[in-house]
Amino acid sequence: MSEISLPSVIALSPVEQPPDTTVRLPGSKSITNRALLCAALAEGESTLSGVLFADDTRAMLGAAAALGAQVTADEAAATVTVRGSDPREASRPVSVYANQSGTTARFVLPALALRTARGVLDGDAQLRARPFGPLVEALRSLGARVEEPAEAGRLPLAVTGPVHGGRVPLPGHLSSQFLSGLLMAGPLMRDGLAVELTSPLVSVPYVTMTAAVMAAFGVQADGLGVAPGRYRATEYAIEPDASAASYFLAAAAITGGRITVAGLGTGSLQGDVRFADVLERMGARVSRSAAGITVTGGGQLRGVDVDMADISDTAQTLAAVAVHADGPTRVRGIGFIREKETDRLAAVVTELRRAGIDAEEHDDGFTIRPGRPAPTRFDTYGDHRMAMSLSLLSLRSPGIEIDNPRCVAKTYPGFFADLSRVTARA
Ligand SMILES: O=C(O)C1=C[C@@H](OP(=O)(O)O)[C@@H](O)[C@H](O)C1
Ligand SMILES: C=C(OP(=O)(O)O)C(=O)O
Repeated sequence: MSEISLPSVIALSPVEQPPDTTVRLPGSKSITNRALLCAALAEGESTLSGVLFADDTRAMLGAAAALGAQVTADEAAATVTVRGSDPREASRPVSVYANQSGTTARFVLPALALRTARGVLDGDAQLRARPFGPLVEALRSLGARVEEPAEAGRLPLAVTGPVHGGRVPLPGHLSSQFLSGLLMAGPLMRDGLAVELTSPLVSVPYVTMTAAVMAAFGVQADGLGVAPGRYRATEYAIEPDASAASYFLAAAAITGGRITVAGLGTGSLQGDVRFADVLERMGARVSRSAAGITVTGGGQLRGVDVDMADISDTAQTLAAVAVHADGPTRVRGIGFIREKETDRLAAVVTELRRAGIDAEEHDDGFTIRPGRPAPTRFDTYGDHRMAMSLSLLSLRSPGIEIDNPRCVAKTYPGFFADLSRVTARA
C-alpha cells in the first residue's frame, strides 16, 4: 500500500450544519485501468486525462510497462501518455505485481497470455485470497499454459501463450472482471473471441463499460465477443469515479444537505451512477444533467428493498444510509461480494452490530434496521469501501473512529481530506 499521511486510527466528528457544495472527484478506477490496458495494447501513443492515481491504477501502470508499453505519468496533471506495443512480439519473461487490484490482475492475465514468453502474476495476501479459477480454465481452453504454483485458482499464476482464441465457456456469477479481461485481450487473439456464459453475469454494467472503452480505442466488441483487430491510440478523457461519488451523494441524503458531483453526467459509462436512483427511492431529491448529479436530502429517508447485483460496490454505502432511514432496508443479489477485498456481507453486518445497529446477513445480501450508532471504533478489514462507508456514520453520530484508514489508498487516497472539506463548517 502506498504511504499516505493518515494516522493508524482516524476520529471523525458529526457535521455542524448540512453541506451545500460541489465536489470534484478523482478519475474512475475502472475506466482508468481499462484505458491504460487498451492504450498499452494499441499502435501509437495515447494520452489519457482525468487519470486516477491510487494503488489500483499504479498496479496497472506497472503492468502496462511490463507488457512493453512506454508509460509517462504526470500525477499533478492527472495525465498519462502511453506508447503501446504488440505483446505478441515480446520474447522476454515478465512479472506483474497487482497488489490488491482485482481489475489489474483479471485484466492483465489474458493480456499476458497473448505472449509466447512466460508471464508471472502475483498480488498481496488479500488478492491471493480472491478467485481466479474461471480465468485459468478459460485461458487453458483458449490455448495457454497456466501454472498454479500455490493453490488451484489462486495467485500467484504463471501463464505462457499465445492463446489462439475462439469459443470459450465462462461462468459469470463470481465476477464480471474475467469477461472484461478476456474481451480486452480478444482482438489480439488469432481467432478473436466468443464467450459463452455458463452462469448469470454479475456486475453487468462493467462489461458495457469495457466495450465502450474498447470502442474508444477503435475496437468494436458486442459484450460477449470480438473479432481480431488492433487498438488505435487515442486521446481519452476519464470521468470521475462513480463509486467514490456514492459516499458524497449518501452524505447529502444522510445530513439533509445538498451535494453536486461534477463531471458525472447523464452520459456516464459507470453503472454506479445508479446509486443515485436508490437514494431517490429512499426519498432524497436527485437531479441529473450532462454536467453532474446533485442529491438533496431533507425529509425522512425511507427503507428500500433493492437488488444491487449491477452496482455492488455501493452496497456498503447504502448500508450506512439505511441506518438513517425510517424502516428496514433489504439488499439482494450480491452474494458474490463475499469474494471481494473481504467478505463484505459479513464485514458490514459485523461492524454495524458492533455499533448497536440491528443488521442481519443473508446468503445474497443483508437487512439493516434503522438506529442510532453508538460511539464505535470500526474495523475496516483492509477494505477501502468499509472505511469510506463506515465514515458516513460519523455525519450524525459522535464517537465514530475508523481503524486502519490508510486502506483507502487502494482507490481514493484523498478520501478523508475530501470528506472533511465537504463536511466542514461553511
Ligand atoms: O470491472 C471493473 O472495473 C469492476 C468490476 C466489479 O467487480 P466484479 O465484476 O468482480 O463484481 C467491481 O466490483 C470492481 O470494483 C470493478
Ligand atoms: C472490488 C473492488 O475492486 P477490485 O475488484 O478491482 O479489486 C472495489 O473497488 O470495490
